[in-house]
Amino acid sequence: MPTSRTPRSSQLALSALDALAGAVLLVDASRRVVGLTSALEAQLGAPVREGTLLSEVLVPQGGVERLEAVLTTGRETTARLRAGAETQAVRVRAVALEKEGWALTVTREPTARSAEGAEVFHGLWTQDAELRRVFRIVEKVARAESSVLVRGESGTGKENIAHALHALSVRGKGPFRAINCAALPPNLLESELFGHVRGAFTGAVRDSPGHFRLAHGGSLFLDEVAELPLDLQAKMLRVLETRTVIPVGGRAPVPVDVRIIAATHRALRREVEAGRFRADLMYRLRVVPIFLPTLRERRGDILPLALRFLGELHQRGTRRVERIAPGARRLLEAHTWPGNVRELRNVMEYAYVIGEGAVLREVDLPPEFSEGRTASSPSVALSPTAGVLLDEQKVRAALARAGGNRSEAARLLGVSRVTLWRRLRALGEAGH
Ligand SMILES: Nc1ncnc2c1ncn2[C@@H]1O[C@H](COP(=O)(O)OP(=O)(O)OP(=O)(O)O)[C@@H](O)[C@H]1O
Repeated sequence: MPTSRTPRSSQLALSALDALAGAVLLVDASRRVVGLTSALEAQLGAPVREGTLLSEVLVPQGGVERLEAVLTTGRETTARLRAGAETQAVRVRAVALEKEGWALTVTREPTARSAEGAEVFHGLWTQDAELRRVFRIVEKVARAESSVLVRGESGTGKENIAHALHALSVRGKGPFRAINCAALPPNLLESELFGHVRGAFTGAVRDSPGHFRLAHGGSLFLDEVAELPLDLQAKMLRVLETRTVIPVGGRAPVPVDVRIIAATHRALRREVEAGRFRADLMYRLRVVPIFLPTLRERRGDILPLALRFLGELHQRGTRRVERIAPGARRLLEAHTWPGNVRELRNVMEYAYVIGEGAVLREVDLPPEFSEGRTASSPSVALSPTAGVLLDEQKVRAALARAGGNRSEAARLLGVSRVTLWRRLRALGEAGH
């Protein structure tokens, strides 16, 4: 814990420990913290004051009473590391120091990682360094009350991240509500968000609390927040500023204590420039922006994720796929994955059902993989214009194959109905 009072030699010793051993905690003979490396501070997400009792930071398996055994035996033990309101599973080992006190090395419990360099974080699997960096940011930000805006394409795991932000926060035991701002017409959206009083409109036969009040004491996830109409943006801003909601048809403001987590696939700044989104609301929502990488930006995840999904399918079905043929692998790796991980899971389900035997072959993949249009050449795959054209072709092909049924077309494309609706709207064909 390098502070202005820490002598220079101790600061140097701590940074050496940081470089050599990572997360280390130093305690004196009275079992009080005298220092910690910045790696441990990062893991905790907050500084620990000098003089804090070791028992307030670390609880070994078997309870605080076992602390002495940890210090005296020097054996590696599993323990819970206290990080704010959260605790983390860790392995800890103590080394007695020559003059007095101990140095404790703290490593995360390996069960959280499924393979070397891979990690499962609140349902999201990855071995990509960038996405794992995002997970660490999420852990830190969750503990603060800051407003978070998650930006990522459809199917990149925005909702999982919102859940993680809630679960890891002090509000974790409170309610989590999610609402998709793109899925409802404006008048319905307003009453879904803010509630309504009986008689506010035809059909309002009783009072309804709305998502804000239902999320009281917890978090509210506003998915596709860029689609919020301008008049609702003004109302939303008022709610965030006054921390009260006025239900549709009501007069009295009702106090609400809710943390907002917003998400969008759009660049909100560009929406502001185009006059479609209020700058003041953007600043309110976007205190901490979090960017989720697309699946095509982390191609190393494609095949391991595909195998994981095949494993899950095997749990439910009878076919056991042991490997993916080289041709199919190449196609999967070259695909642009506009629907990201959701699309990959759907493609695997398709191939699992269509094919037979232990090998997943090229011909088992959905038709768009054999149509030669799905960017088998990476240069085409990575061109944004090509991506847009491809989307339109794919949307039309999927709709045709689904006989015009949008739910089925969305399933074939591996995107949510809302995403398909958005694409159709961009093509001027969303209907009403
Ligand atoms: N890295 C990942 N590992 C495992 N599953 C994933 C991963 N990323 C996404 N998923 C799964 O893909 C599906 C889509 O994720 P999610 O709904 O969070 O995406 P989204 O970004 O909110 O998309 P949309 O905006 O279309 O709703 C979920 O079932 C999620 O669990």
